[in-house]
Amino acid sequence: MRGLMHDTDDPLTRLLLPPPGESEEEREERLTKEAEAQRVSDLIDESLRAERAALKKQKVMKMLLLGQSESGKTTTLKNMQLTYAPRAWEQEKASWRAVIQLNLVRSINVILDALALRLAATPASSRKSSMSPISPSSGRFMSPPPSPTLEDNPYSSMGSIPSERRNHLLKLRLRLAPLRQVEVDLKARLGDGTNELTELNIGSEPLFASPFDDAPAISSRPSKEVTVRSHQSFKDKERDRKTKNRTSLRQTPTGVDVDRDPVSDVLAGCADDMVTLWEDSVIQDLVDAGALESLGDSAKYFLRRISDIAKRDYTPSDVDVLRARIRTVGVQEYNIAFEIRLERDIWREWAIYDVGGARTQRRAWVPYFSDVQAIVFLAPISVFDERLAEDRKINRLQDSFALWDAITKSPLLQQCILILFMNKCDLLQQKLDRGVLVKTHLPSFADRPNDFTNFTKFQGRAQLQLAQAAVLLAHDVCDRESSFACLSDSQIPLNVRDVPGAGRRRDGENAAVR
Ligand SMILES: Nc1nc2c(ncn2[C@@H]2O[C@H](COP(=O)(O)OP(=O)(O)OP(=O)(O)O)[C@@H](O)[C@H]2O)c(=O)[nH]1
Ligand SMILES: [Mg+2]
Repeated sequence: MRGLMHDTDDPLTRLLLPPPGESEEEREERLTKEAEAQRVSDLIDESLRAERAALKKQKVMKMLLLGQSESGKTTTLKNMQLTYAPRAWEQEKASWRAVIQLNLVRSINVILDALALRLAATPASSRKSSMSPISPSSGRFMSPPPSPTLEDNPYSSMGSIPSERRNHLLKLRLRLAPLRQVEVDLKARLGDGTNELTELNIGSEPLFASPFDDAPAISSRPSKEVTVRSHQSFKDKERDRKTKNRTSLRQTPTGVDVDRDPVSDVLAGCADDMVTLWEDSVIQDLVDAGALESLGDSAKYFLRRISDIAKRDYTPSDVDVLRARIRTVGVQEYNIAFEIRLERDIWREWAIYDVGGARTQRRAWVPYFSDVQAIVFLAPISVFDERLAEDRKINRLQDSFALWDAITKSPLLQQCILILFMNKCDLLQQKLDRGVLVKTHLPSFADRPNDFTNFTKFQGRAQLQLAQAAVLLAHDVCDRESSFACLSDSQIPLNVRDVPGAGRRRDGENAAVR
């Protein structure tokens, strides 16, 4: 019977033993060969490691969000963060508080400016007041500016306001005067994006209809804005501010810790007056007459939430953050790591580039066009009767079409998956319900029925004539229910290749616009 195996009986050990009778020279040669084999093996390991890293890198989906200013790019990005990286979203939410406060304060100040005009439009006999007007920009008392002539004043046909009402409104205006300084402070805190571009404040910044345009001759100096890359977004600034203020945290009656913030104190002090102003029928008439038009699509939403936003311990809700508006300046990169389980382990990480969409910004997009796998182009469907804020001569739908055309024809972007995201359907529906006639602004719509389905098909088809792409419709990107359904139905963030018809289809129509 065999006893315990001797070491040298083991086939492996035997293999590794030097050959019997090996000379010193042979030993030397064998060791050199072994070292060489080890070197080659290490090289192979290294190249395998690099291959694995490259493979991992490929799993980062690079996506660009493109479209004109206020088309909803940042809102779409926020919606994706909320849906697919909820823990990161929760951590980031608080940094939107100041933006939401600014959105509200700015709306109130615009209303106060409109009110000043409305009061000036009232016949002189009822205009005896002991109060001096307040400068819109400084918030300090000043000598009365020249009243606009009746022809200049958009509210000149609105009739007079009884003197008791006038006095009440003037007192409200006076009590809300501190909000002028709050606006200035919040803007300074949050940076460039807080100033919406207008023809007046744009100065001689060059405007580019497409990122591939040559510099127009209107300005010889380089654009301030296109060279900006916003490394430190307002969110980083807010986080830094919070860290600095951590020592002065205090408890509110509801037990929530809030940092000592003079802005919140002023807002809490003005809350009741803001609600009274907003609910006044004179103000509602001004709003109906377009007083808030310059403020974009979320102003009314925040004015309806004054009581919550003006609380000292206000924490933004998901929808508040989705509705918050701050202009994107430059190009900002966001990395979203999926926190949800995916059916297939592909593209767990997304690098999403959110760009500033104004005509001053478009040249800054080009460096980001290389190496990108997908483009989501935001084409708001409600803008057929609107003009660009930065260039009032240009219709917004015309601008959006021209931009889409340039993007889809660019040789740089031929390999990208292209997704056309038609959003703001809620705003289109509201316009049609108000009786706005599409053909007045878009004669080519001709005598088609002036309804949602017909216009959506019309615009979708027109865009797809320029280039084929997957088309998605979003009722309202800010509405959690509808837009969530839209995004998850389409599965864009899960795997864009799964979207029926995604990519450059040149051979058929998409169901959404058939
Ligand atoms: N009602 C409605 N509002 C929307 C929708 N999508 C975006 N908005 C609002 O439109 C405004 C502009 O949206 P943003 O996402 O900031 O636009 P943007 O394309 O990032 O604009 P820039 O940063 O200037 O290029 C915000 O107030 C949004 O809340 C939508 O589908 N419906
Ligand atoms: Mg943006």
